[in-house]
Amino acid sequence: MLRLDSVSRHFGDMRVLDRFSLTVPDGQLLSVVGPSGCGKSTLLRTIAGLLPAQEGTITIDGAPVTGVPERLAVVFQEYGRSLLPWLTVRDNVALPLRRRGLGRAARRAAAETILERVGLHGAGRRHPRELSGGMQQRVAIARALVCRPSLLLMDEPFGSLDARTREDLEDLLLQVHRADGTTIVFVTHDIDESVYVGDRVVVLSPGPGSLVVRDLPVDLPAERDQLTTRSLPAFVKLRTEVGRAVRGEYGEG
Ligand SMILES: Nc1ncnc2c1ncn2[C@@H]1O[C@H](COP(=O)(O)OP(=O)(O)OP(=O)(O)O)[C@@H](O)[C@H]1O
Repeated sequence: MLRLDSVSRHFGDMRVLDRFSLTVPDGQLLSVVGPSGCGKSTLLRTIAGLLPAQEGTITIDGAPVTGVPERLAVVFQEYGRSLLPWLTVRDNVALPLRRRGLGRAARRAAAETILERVGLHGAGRRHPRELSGGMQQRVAIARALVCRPSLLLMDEPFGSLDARTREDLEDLLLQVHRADGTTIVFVTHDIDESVYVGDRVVVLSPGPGSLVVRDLPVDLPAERDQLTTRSLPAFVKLRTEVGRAVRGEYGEG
């Protein structure tokens, strides 16, 4: 379980997170939405141990986060900048395994297995620049998964992809989540996407010092489909509720 207790993070005089609390049970895919600048990226970077919390505590399975946790992976929006251009796709994916002391052959075999899983069979010897944006983001997802993280943080991961590629990657994410049961915190600007991939959606208020203003369980069938799920009345109701909350209308319904 991921737990944030009264976490504060400020930059100079601006308190971006101000006694912020949140609990994410194991295996949940939590979508986080909120107005631009409310502190979503700061929240993720603080959970990831990249920005230390100045007050409060963050624990993963009861253990306080003091640096970058061992079984945590992060996927950012800017796949182009997160992959190393001089390494092959396979070596990019295998990179996190170096720290685990695995031999080269074992690292490459693990990378090939995970590449196949994300639909990139045969792309291992290519370089990132030879791939489309969607394929590069698949590489970044493969690299995040290669260490079998128990917690995956995703910051607008599909924000710069075209609509069709985005849908494919949303479905890939759902598939991985169903198969591995990884706990995922998924930040997005896209209200429909937050509902489509989420088990739960939290909406943050405008910053600084943003709070959770809505916390909505996503009561949709686990098996999701881009066309069917998005046309369900329950989906339409939820996206309306989330949309209202993002606009500052916090009342019920
Ligand atoms: N390293 C930093 N130094 C100073 N201010 C920062 C830093 N990182 C973020 N901020 C400020 O903190 C506030 C929240 O930024 P953050 O990127 O967390 O918001 P966000 O909700 O992710 O925004 P967006 O939706 O536009 O990506 C912003 O006002 C931003 O300018």
